[in-house]
Order: sequence, then structure tokens, then C-alpha cells
Amino acid sequence: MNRPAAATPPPEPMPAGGAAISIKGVGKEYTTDAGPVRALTPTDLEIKPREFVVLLGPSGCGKTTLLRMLGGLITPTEGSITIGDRPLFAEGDSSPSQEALGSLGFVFQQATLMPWRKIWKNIALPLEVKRVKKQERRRRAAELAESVGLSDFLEHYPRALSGGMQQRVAIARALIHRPSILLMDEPFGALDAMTRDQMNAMLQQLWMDTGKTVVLVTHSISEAVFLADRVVLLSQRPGRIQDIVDIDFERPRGLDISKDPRFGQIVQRLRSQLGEVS
Ligand SMILES: Nc1ncnc2c1ncn2[C@@H]1O[C@H](COP(=O)(O)OP(=O)(O)OP(=O)(O)O)[C@@H](O)[C@H]1O
Repeated sequence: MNRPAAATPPPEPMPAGGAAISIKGVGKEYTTDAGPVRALTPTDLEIKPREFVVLLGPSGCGKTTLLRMLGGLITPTEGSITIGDRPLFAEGDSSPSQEALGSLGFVFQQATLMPWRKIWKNIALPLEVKRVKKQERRRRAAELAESVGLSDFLEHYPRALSGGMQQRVAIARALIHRPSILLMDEPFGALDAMTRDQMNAMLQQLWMDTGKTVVLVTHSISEAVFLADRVVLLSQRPGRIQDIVDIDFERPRGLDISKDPRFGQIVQRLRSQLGEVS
């Protein structure tokens, strides 16, 4: 595994003792031709600065819906979301505050790189939009490429990279504007099991090195227990928080932690809870 270096600067300061993300009564009902679809019941959750929270739950329980609302990509039907001390959505807002959006980076299941752009230019794309000078874009892209173990690929094109490497590029791209919070929607869901394990180890190290707050959605119970400080278990649609499980294994966690009997017990507990609701 490529062990990333501690390259990125510390995240933006958060209010002392305050939450990184505060979710109050946030719910979502989609309007469809067949009528309203309630995806998420009004939900409260506080996420601490530098915390690693994993959203876990059965298919269709509203995990992606919640994450996309945190990312300002869709509007809550009710409730409010605050990022640090900045409202992202106040109650009744129909669009997110641009100021709060600056604290957020988003990683999707697909890397969606631009095939005609070199890796460093893919990583630096958000800075190009902000008209940052080329030398500075190149410097910051190289720094982040190092932190995700891709220093040797800056001048390559995406086609030369495996799926896991492309997802590393997507993570670097999401971090290039120095957000304090990283939102990840099944980022490794399309990868094979071995690559996924490596990516989880890389992500844990990156999180430890950079001090970001991470919210990650997954279907995988073992991935959730390996990565999380807290697993937030959502019930079947319409989603609601069914349980919150603290995971207190020491960091860094090695991949062999899955052999620890206590790891197995937590996985089993979550599995039976998921079984109860699916
Ligand atoms: N744009 C939309 N319009 C209408 N209904 C939607 C829309 N997006 C999601 N839904 C519905 O809302 C519910 C929650 O979807 P969501 O994608 O948030 O769940 P999920 O837990 O992320 O599912 P999965 O694990 O399968 O990705 C589902 O029933 C889904 O069909």
C-alpha cells in the first residue's frame, strides 16, 4: 500500500467545542409523478470536528439523500443544516449558502475524471474555475497527489490509472479547495475487495494526517466498522436513525482488525439490526 504523506495544511478552524455539522429536524420528501415519496423522516444529528461518521443502512433508506443534503446538492423538505457556525440551509431555504459550501468536498462512487486532462489538471480543476495561477495549481495538485499516493502519475492521463487510482484522484480533487469536511458517497463501492481494503487503509491515514471531518455512506458493515468513530444506522425507508454505534478501536487500525473478536461482535450486532429492518 502507498502510505500517504502528511502534506495538506490543517483544515479551517471550527468554533471551539462546536459541531462541524449540525442537522436539526432535516427530512426529505421527493415529488414524483406517482405522488410524494418520503425518503427521510425529520432527523437530528451532530457531528464533531475531525470525527469520522459512517452512514449505514439498507438500500433506499435515504443515506444518499441525507449526504446530498449535507453537500448542498439537494434541498431539505424541512429542517436546518449548519456547517461550523455557518448555516448551509436555514429552515425554509430553497438553496444552500455558498459560504458554507466552501467548507465541503464531495466524492461520488464514480471518479468522473476528464479523460483529456492529465492527472494533475484533473486534481486542480476546481482551482482553475477559481482562476488560481497555474504554478500554484500545479503545486497544490502535486501536494495532494502525494497524500493519496499518486506522485508518480501527475503527468499521466486517467486511462493509465486503475479504478482505485482514479478514485484517489477524485479524493484529491475534492480536497484541493481545502474543505474542512469531506462527504463520500460509497466511494469504493465499485472496486474489488482487495483494492477496497487498500483504499480504506489509505483513507484512514489521510483522515488522520489531515484532520478532516468525514461523513461516508456505505453498504458494507465491515467497511463501516473499520473506518468509523461512529456508525449511524438508518432504518428502512422512510429512513430514520435506528442506532448510533461508537467504534473505539485504536488508530491506526490495521486491516487485520477484522480478526479481532470484538470487531466480529460489532459487525454481528449491526448485521442483526439490519436484518431486523430489511
Ligand atoms: N430524485 C428522486 N426522486 C424521487 N425519489 C427519489 C429520488 N432520489 C431518491 N429517491 C427515493 O428516495 C429513497 C431514498 O433514496 P436514497 O438514494 O437516498 O437511498 P440510499 O439509502 O442511498 O439507497 P442505496 O443504498 O440503494 O443507494 C428511495 O426510495 C429512492 O427511490
